[in-house]
Amino acid sequence: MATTELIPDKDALRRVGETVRKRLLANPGVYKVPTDKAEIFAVGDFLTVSECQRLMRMIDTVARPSTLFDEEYGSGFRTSYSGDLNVYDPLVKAVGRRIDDLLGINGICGESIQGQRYFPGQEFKAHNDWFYTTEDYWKAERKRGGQRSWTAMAFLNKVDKGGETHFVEVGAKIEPKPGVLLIWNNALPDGTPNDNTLHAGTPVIEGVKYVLTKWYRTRRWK
Ligand SMILES: O=C(O)CCC(=O)C(=O)O
Ligand SMILES: [Fe+2]
Repeated sequence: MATTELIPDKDALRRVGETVRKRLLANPGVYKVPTDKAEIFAVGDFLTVSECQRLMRMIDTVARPSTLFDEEYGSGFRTSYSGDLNVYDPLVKAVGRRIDDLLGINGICGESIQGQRYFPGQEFKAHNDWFYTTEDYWKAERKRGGQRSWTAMAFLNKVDKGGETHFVEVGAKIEPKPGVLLIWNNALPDGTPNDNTLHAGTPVIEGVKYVLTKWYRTRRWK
């Protein structure tokens, strides 16, 4: 059997990888992190300061301990608080559409935008956003959109100390800056999930950190 058939959603990951890569590279407002290990991009001022402030207040109202609320797989290493933002809120809708449009991905593949807040000492230990298809949870995820393709994550505020997003294999540490959107391909160009996308939200040392994340699936989510 060809390897292609052993990696779920491989062809779809390859296709969406290519579409999004082309679109981002053609956009002069998009910066590419210089590494061959993973496709990581950043956009400055994706959100305005006032949008960031409104989104942070929303996160305060929905945030619950991540491990209890999310059934985070392999829990115990995500000590932040998180929650889905209200999908009917006009700002949340607009931000979601802006991300869809920047990437050129059909919005039906996007999961609900999730907000996350870290107080001092809280962190999200190194993990991959893509699913381990040999684990039990994959049976459900396969049916509700399949493998995760791209991740878009926005920083909403400046953190006094700590709280960087650390791509541990790439060796890139990105410091939170309000309104900056990070985007990365969870797969390699050939559609294989990329081990080098391993990343952590490092512990906040001083201050509070707010981010929002939108994960995309290869197929319609849910
Ligand atoms: O907070 C961070 O810097 C990382 C968040 C993250 O990895 C995620 O939301 O998937
Ligand atoms: Fe992540």
